[in-house]
Amino acid sequence: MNPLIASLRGGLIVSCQAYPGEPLRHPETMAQMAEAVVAGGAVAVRAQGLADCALIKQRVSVPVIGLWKDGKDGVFITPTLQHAIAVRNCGVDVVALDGTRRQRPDGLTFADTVERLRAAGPVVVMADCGSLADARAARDAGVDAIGTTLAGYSGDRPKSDGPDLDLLADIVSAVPDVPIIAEGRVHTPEQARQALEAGAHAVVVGTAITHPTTITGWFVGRL
Ligand SMILES: CC(=O)N[C@H](C=O)[C@@H](O)[C@H](O)[C@H](O)COP(=O)(O)O
Repeated sequence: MNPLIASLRGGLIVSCQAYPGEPLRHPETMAQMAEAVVAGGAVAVRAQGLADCALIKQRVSVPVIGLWKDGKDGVFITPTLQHAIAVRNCGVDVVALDGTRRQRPDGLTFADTVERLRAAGPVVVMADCGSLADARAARDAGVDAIGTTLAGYSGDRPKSDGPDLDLLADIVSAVPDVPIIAEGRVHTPEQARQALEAGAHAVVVGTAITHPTTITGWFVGRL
């Protein structure tokens, strides 16, 4: 196992992202958010966009998992080889990219993307998957970690209210040689613990910690 990925075992990774048009969408704001979650015990930070990745990397001592979202339909998380190289060049520790088997905008397969990314220089790769078949293909492509990030978003799985723990358990048993990171709709500490108990190597939480607009809506919706 890659040593940096190994160091995240049993820990909480916090995703610090604000979406286009939102008030918090500013690299300085996300850097402050990242510092705040590290103070709370996050073992790594997941960040979106080249400016956010570069600034957060300067401001926190824990590993940074970087990605670049481009578009909102189909393959949009670090969708092409060029996006992946740009994220890597920000100096992040891990490059996260769409790890589904869907058609990519640059026409490369996921395996070709990983191979060419590695040919461009040393890199630790996290594949954001949406199904067991994605995870198997990502393992075959030689990734360092697999996330359940796209479960419920890529069309292969229903969008569960909480994390897709069934998919997580299936991937953990079918792909035992790659660390599996639980990500997506982990909204409570109990769910994070359940994900680790289901065999996740680490857990990513985004919205429930760093997206106050959504969290506020949860409260307002219950009044
Ligand atoms: C599907 C997609 O675009 N996921 C993105 C991936 O980086 C982020 O929008 C999520 O916030 C992240 O995966 C963490 O998940 P949650 O916010 O549910 O804890």
